Amino acid sequence: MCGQLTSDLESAWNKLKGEGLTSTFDFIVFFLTVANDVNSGFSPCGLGCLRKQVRLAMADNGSLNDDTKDQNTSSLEIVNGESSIDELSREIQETLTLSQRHKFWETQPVGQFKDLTDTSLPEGPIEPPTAISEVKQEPYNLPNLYEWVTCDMNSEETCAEVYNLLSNNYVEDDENMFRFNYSKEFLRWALHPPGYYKTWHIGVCVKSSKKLVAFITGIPARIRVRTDVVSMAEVNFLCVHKKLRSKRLAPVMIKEVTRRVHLENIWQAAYTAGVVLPTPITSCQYWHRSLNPKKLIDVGFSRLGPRMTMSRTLKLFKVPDSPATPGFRKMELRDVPAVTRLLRAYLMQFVVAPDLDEPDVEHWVLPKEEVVDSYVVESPEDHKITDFCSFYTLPSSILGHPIHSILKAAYSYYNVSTKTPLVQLMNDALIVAKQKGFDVFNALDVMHNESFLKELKYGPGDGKLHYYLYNYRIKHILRPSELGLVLL
Ligand SMILES: CCCCCCCCCCCCCC(=O)SCCNC(=O)CCNC(=O)[C@H](O)C(C)(C)COP(=O)(O)OP(=O)(O)OC[C@H]1O[C@@H](n2cnc3c(N)ncnc32)[C@H](O)[C@@H]1OP(=O)(O)O
Repeated sequence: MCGQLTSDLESAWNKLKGEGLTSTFDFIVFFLTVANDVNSGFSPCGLGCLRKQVRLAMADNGSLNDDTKDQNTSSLEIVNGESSIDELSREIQETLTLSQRHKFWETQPVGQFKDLTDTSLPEGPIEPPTAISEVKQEPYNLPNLYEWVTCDMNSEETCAEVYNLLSNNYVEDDENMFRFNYSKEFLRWALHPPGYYKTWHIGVCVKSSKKLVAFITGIPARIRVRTDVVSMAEVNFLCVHKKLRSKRLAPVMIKEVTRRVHLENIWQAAYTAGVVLPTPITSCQYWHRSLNPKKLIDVGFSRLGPRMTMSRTLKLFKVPDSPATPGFRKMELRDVPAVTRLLRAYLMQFVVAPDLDEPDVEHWVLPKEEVVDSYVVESPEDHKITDFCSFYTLPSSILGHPIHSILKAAYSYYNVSTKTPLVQLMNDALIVAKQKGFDVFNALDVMHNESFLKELKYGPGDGKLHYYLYNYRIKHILRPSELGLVLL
């Protein structure tokens, strides 16, 4: 029966399996990709086979719990070939709804799993804005021992408290070996773009001791979705102290940041998370390029490949001493107009991307020591800026290692090539990152990144990053390459 699957379907399925199905969301993406791509002539036997495969994979992946397994044995079993993509879609969604409840997120204006294939729902805002006077004027209630604080990140003391909270409690990998260690300078940069609101840098502290125990932030941004440029908040740095987890504090914090964003007459937001929530607009994968393979192996970030020795590994990942592209140099203030033009033109091709003007570019990409690095290619002939690449610095703490405590990681940011091939530009980025002492260069498979990842010896990581919009519906799940947005 599988022989009747279209070759597209089979290869999509095999690719997904080869890459390791990691979440329920993978099934949805797989299914919807297939549903979008396969035309109405899709064979019913193929559908039966797809149905079986999806069911088996969901069971393997633990996406069906004991209650839902029984109910779905009957509805997802292979039937006589009368089913349609729509029926199958409904069945998968029912399964997902039964197995994954989101008490908080189900109450929010975000795309819900059950709406995923309802193409009658329009793209755009889910709820209309209300009058500012109707926005709740007082903060949400917190449990009695705690109070809200607004964090002034210009204050050295406050910035240090936020840094300490995050460096001890923020995002870790699945095995709890590494934890993001955003520097104070980075946090100030990330939270102070043009037009930022201090009131969107929100802390929760213990009333009696004033100890900071939770944090969430928003910053303003213009994000274009297709042709619609929307004022949004980018929400980030949601963190609850480890000792206060699972007490439903996060939903209160999200509601409070939402309220404060509404007070500025902004009704949409963009955010990313490592967890699957209703409902990603796309799901991206991290790729890692070793620059200091010995250290990466010593600390357990990577493993020696099969049939590889350390000396062969060192040779494999060695990069030249200096960039190859004539005219490749650090970006300067005078480059802001040219880089803005390059970036604006480049980002137009993606479905979702920031709408950046010169002040934004000056803030976000002008080099800042130990925070963001940007390079341009200036044509030696006519001195025009033809290409641009950038990365930001985000170290991770290495947890419980006797020798190493910090992993120095560069993250690919925005890159534009009009003359230098992208792969050459990104090789030069690796070279300067190596010169600066980075251990690893990370990149998501967004924008055109897929075109250089394999060639430049990046390997796929196991982390996924899901992108979300709040109060804005997108009809189809995007491919990562349709996304032109990097959130910090
Ligand atoms: C218009 C303006 C709108 C502005 C707002 C736009 C939305 C912004 C949204 C925020 C964007 C943040 C972007 C980033 O910063 S992503 C980085 C998130 N931070 C970390 O991963 C750091 C380590 N973890 C923690 O500090 C805690 O585990 C957090 C704080 C994450 C949850 O705390 P805790 O573990 O103690 O849980 P709870 O009992 O309080 O609450 C449980 C509820 O919270 C939902 N949950 C869990 N993790 C996330 C998550 N990463 N995004 C959104 N929701 C999340 C969860 O599904 C459940 O809801 P539901 O499943 O029952 O429904």
